[in-house]
Amino acid sequence: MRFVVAGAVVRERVERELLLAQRSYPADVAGLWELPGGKLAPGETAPAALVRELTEELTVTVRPGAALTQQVLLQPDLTLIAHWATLVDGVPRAVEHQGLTWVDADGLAAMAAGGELVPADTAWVPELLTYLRGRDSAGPS
Ligand SMILES: Nc1nc2c([nH]c(=O)n2[C@H]2C[C@H](O)[C@@H](COP(=O)(O)OP(=O)(O)OP(=O)(O)O)O2)c(=O)[nH]1
Repeated sequence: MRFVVAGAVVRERVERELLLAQRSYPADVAGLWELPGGKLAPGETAPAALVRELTEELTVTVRPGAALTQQVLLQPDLTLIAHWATLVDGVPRAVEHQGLTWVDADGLAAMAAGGELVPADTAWVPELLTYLRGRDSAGPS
């Protein structure tokens, strides 16, 4: 089995917020929003791949945390997983994406309801909302 790791990058300002990235390819998902990340290289751990991918894609350094509970089978041999992450250095810039946005719980719920997320990522919405709404201490640590 091969893996794609995505980062649920969160910050806490006035509200808890999540970073979403807008895909620029392929055509069927271009314009939809995802958790940024990418495929694990051979022998690479998921946290290491997440740090590498987010450096490449966003020009930031993140500290990976625990894995989210849900995993999504994208193809028979390709599984999508996510880890919580926090920024430790840099300001996210969209190197490969069309855009970036920070959303709070209401913003994420609205985007999910409006079909603006990459389909596979809807699996994470309940977990993400629980964290963003602050009813749970689970998350980046
Ligand atoms: N990064 C990322 N990929 C996702 C998400 N949801 C989802 O279905 N995917 C799919 C899209 C792609 O088929 C695959 C990973 O694509 P990618 O383009 O981010 O990965 P990558 O940079 O390592 O791959 P590549 O473009 O070099 O082939 O996972 C998500 O939230 N984040």
